[in-house]
Amino acid sequence: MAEKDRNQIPTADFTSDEAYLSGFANSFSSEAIAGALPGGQNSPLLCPYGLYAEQISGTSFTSPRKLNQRTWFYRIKPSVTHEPFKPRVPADCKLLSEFNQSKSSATPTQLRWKPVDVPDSPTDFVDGLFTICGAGSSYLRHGFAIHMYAANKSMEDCAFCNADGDFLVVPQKGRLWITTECGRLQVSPGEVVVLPQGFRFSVDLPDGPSRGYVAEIFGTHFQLPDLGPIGANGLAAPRDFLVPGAWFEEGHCPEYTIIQKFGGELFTAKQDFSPFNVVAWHGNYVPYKYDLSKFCPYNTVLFDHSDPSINTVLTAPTEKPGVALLDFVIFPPRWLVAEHTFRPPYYHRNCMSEFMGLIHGGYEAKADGFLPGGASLHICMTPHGPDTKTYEATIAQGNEAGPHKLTDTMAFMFESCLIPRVCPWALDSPAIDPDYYKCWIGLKSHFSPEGTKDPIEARENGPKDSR
Ligand SMILES: O=C(O)Cc1cc(O)ccc1O
Ligand SMILES: [Fe+2]
Repeated sequence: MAEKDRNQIPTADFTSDEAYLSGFANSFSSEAIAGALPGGQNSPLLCPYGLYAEQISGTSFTSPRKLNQRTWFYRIKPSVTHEPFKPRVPADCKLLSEFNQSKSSATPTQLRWKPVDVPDSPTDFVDGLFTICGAGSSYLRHGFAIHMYAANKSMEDCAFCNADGDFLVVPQKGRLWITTECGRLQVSPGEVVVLPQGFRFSVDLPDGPSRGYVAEIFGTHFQLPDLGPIGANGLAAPRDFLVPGAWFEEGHCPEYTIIQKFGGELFTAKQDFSPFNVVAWHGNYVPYKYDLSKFCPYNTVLFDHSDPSINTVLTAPTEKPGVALLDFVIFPPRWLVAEHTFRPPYYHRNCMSEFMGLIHGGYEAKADGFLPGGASLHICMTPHGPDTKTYEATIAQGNEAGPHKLTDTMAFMFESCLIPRVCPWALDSPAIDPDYYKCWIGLKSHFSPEGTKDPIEARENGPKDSR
């Protein structure tokens, strides 16, 4: 096809719904121009329409077939066509991918942050990212980082490429319109998006001020959790995961910049064309989004409080069965029906570490102080649970609480078997809540060994001091 004709191929308008393919870990294929995918082989001597073939590998070539992830792109120019990478040192870089003693600290204290302000100065998604905590190392291909972002403008003539790991982005405020090499995704708060290691992407912010959370995992990828006795259906259904259909742009962009994150540091390389020049692709290594309202929650229907793992959306495994490098768990709207049960989360200490965020509404364990856009960190074996107000209100309601629907809520947790270290700017942040511990200080003793065994009577007649 002549160059002139190719330029006339209509491209999708970002303001209309993008075309998606549906499924999780499928072998997908997509063509923006019919016939652009070579038939019968990946790497023909000459590709249709004069395209270049290029593979992106998300697992080692020799990974077992059930884990192997790769995609073939058929693109106008190959990714390699760029000038050398140069270090990009922004004035105040707050990104980490190595969590050792030099730049992060250990603390067992319960931590909570108020929502951060979106900056006034022009800040795009990349410049708006800052690491909160993490463990391990991107170089050693084992670990994770938790970042947050606060930004107000679209990325212009630049694309980000994360060589360190996969991003799971949880927008809390403002939509993200994301162009990737596979096509375009429109992601709203209430949806999440996975941008796998190595994919180039660019983020537009159609709503301006935007904020959210990012979990980054090193050395593995997200999968759907096994369902065990739940059976063949439930939780996140594979067909609700949406992958972008092929979309490309063509033309001369004299000053296009690729920003590469590598070992937590940023590098830039110039090229004279958009990296979103993939006319067709096929494979199983892809970006995807998921609408959390599609999640089908399971829970107790008679008594006691289920462990939060019951609401796992995605899990990034370690080699130990059942031990996650990072679980993404949600606390969606749902019915509470348990009888003679303390319904909010139990008091607990966990060998895993728990980072939580709130997308909208309130969270059942915290009457005050945990706000949409805020965050908390309860690290390995640090005690936590409902605040005093939540405890007292639950007990005051007594045994007779009938079925009750939790509405206007969407909290989530990133839970890891690794113990995160916390970044200095997160500990020194004006958003940190220095009084967080006080939310539990008011919990009183109601213990009276001489009194009655009946729990309700004991509470009513026992001591009400703060022993
Ligand atoms: O700590 C938290 O709020 C998260 C959590 C919720 C729950 O319902 C049970 C255990 C748990 O860690
Ligand atoms: Fe917890």
